[in-house]
This record gives sequence, C-alpha cells and structure tokens, in this order.
Amino acid sequence: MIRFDRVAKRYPPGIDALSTLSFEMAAGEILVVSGHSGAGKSTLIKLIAAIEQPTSGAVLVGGRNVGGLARSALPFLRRRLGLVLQDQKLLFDRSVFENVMLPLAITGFPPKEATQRVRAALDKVGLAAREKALPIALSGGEQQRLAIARAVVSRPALLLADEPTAHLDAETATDVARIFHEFHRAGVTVLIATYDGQLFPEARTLRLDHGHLVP
Ligand SMILES: Nc1ncnc2c1ncn2[C@@H]1O[C@H](COP(=O)(O)OP(=O)(O)OP(=O)(O)O)[C@@H](O)[C@H]1O
Repeated sequence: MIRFDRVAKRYPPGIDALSTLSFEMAAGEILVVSGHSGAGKSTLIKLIAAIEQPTSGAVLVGGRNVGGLARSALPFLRRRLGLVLQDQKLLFDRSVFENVMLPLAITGFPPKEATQRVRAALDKVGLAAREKALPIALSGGEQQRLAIARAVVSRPALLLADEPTAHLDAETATDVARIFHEFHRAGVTVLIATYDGQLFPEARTLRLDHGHLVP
C-alpha cells in the first residue's frame, strides 16, 4: 500500500526533516510512526498525502509514485485517503453534520446517499446524537472524533492521522485510539503519527529520530 524508497526531505534553508528513509506498509496494516518532536512524523504523513514533495527518493501509494504527481492527479489520490491533520480545520459556523458532509458535497455525491454516509460516519465515532451541534459546543475529544468522521466519510482505503490524541486526557485519548483500531479491524489501512505509541497496542511501530529510522 505504501512504500518509501530512500526518501529524503529537506526544507529551506537546509533543514533535513527525513534522511534516506525506506519502509513498506502492507494493505490492511495498522502502523504507528513515533518519535520526538521534530523527528519527521508530520513530514512523513505530508509526503504520503502529496502535501509536500520529497527532495529525493520515491514515495509510492497504491503503486503510484505520488512525489511527482501532477496537480490534476491529486484528487484521485486524496479520494483514497482519509486525513486527520493536527490542524483539523473544522468549520465552526457549520453544524457537525455539515462538517462531515463537506467532502461528499465537494465531489458532487448524490444527496440521499451522502446523508446516509454522513450518519453512518457519525455513528461510527459516537457522534450520531450531536449532528445538529456546532463544533464549538463539542469537547476536545468530540472535535477529534468529528475530524475522524469527516476523514472516513469518503470510505478511504487508507487513513492517516497526525497526533490524533494530542491535548486529550488519558481516557479520551484511549477512546479515540479505539476508534482507529475499529477502522483497522474493518479493513482500513491505518497510519498514525504519535508520540504515544502505547495507545495503539495492535500496531507495528516505526521509530524516527531526527529523520532517521531507529533500527
Ligand atoms: N514547512 C517547513 N519549513 C521548514 N522546516 C520545517 C517545515 N516543516 C517541518 N520543518 C522542520 O522539519 C523537521 C521535522 O518536522 P516534523 O513536523 O515533520 O516533525 P514531527 O516529528 O512531526 O514533530 P511534531 O511532533 O513536533 O509535530 C523539524 O525540524 C521542523 O522544524
């Protein structure tokens, strides 16, 4: 599903975020990428989502090299990806339901089926009863669950999450981690960048240290 082949990423003015990183992740796997702040975890996720381009090496997602992907090919990739980024970018003037509907509305999904999918996604993250609420009325854990619902509403084969349990208390973090495990058990390939790998006991762990894989 994912292959990094000697991938390096250097940001201007010369910060090496990742150095000759190689690893593979099979379809259906759950993988945790752990490491200290600045180790390169977010960069790894951004390269998979083609938000950033590698300086050298190849990033393959589903057999396609996404490093040199033309802008016109990005929607094809993004449709297969569910992204939960650190900055969730929830729409605070729209309801919970509308936030989750947005990715489907953008792709012109038929409204009736879209409504069913939104309700199914909200149900999976335990927010079915809150669909009319505004995000501001939700707790931090609920906002994170809303971001997950929005990421999975397109039923992606691959779910990527960057520090999805940051800023949550231990009980809420465990609850959010359980949701990722449930998607994994339902067949979704799940990759999570987190400093707290212990929350994901079912996952294989890749450890990064200053952009290098720790053997
Ligand atoms: N857009 C950017 N421009 C310049 N440097 C960047 C940029 N993004 C990240 N970096 C640098 O690259 C290195 C890796 O950052 P990255 O965000 O990938 O690490 P991280 O492990 O996700 O850290 P954190 O857990 O703090 O989010 C850091 O030194 C960071 O300062």
